[in-house]
Amino acid sequence: MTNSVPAERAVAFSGVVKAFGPLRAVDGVDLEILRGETVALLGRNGAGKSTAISLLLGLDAPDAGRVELFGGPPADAVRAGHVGAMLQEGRLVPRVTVRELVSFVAGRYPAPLPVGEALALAGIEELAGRRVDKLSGGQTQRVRFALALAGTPSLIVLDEPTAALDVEARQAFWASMRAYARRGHTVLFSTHYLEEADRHADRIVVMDHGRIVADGTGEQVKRSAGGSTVSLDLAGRGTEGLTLLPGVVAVEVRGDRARLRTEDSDATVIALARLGAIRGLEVTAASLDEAFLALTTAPLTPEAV
Ligand SMILES: Nc1ncnc2c1ncn2[C@@H]1O[C@H](COP(=O)(O)OP(=O)(O)OP(=O)(O)O)[C@@H](O)[C@H]1O
Repeated sequence: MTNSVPAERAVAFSGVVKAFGPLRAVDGVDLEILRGETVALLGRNGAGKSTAISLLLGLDAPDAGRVELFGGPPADAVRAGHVGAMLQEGRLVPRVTVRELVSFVAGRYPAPLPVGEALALAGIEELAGRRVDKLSGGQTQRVRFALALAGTPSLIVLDEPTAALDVEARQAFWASMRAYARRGHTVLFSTHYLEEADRHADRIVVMDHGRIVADGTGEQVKRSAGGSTVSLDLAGRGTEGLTLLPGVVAVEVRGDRARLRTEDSDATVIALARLGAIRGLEVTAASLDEAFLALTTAPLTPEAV
């Protein structure tokens, strides 16, 4: 067995459905993640993130569609040591030390990280001699991160990795995760925190009601939610024609100032410039929070109910 992984695609979901009774927790997901990407899976409680991660790891089988890791069934990639995971639950075995546990797990992989390196990457060298059942929640979380790294996986999957961490541990965790990603490894993590997704991922995939509702960089996600606002002084001009400008989806007038909500601020500004109407021009991008809310709180359409 080798640890070489030829496929460019680390993860491929095509038409994946997983239902629990009448509820479609994952509802027709198509998703590709290339090797070396760091991707955040973002969504509210119950959006389907953990279910998608279970399918990805082969812990659960889809009712329809196909999931592949490195061009083959998830179970093959997991067995070959290409995948490391840190899931939300799972107790650590008691009565052993952190070093013993990490050594044991590393020893089961064909090409493990040296144990000292796994401990250092997870920031837990000082905990090496401690018993794993005597650790705090945040310390336990970091041990689980070391275990996920132990086999030098090409793909690491982290389900809400910072949930139990304080601010300092959270920063240390992201620094470790990025160091691992910089080695060319693929990272997929789920989170509720927009800030984390925007700061630590190359790409954000937003899930809602089991579906992917946006996929792109933080900037692209903001744009896909009806992106930015262009404000300008009307300087006595009328507002007629503003709604027809390229990209504009809504116009609001307050006193002598117009606010144009636009999906393409560049095109809107160029058109305004052609009209000579760029007094007091200001362009503001929607915050990722605003984009996220716009994408995930939209009422269900009648056919989706
Ligand atoms: N084993 C199960 N049996 C029945 N329903 C389930 C099961 N697992 C998940 N669900 C339901 O599927 C939907 C998606 O759940 P999932 O845990 O994937 O969401 P999530 O995005 O990970 O949420 P959270 O952020 O709260 O962890 C939810 O409505 C949940 O109640």
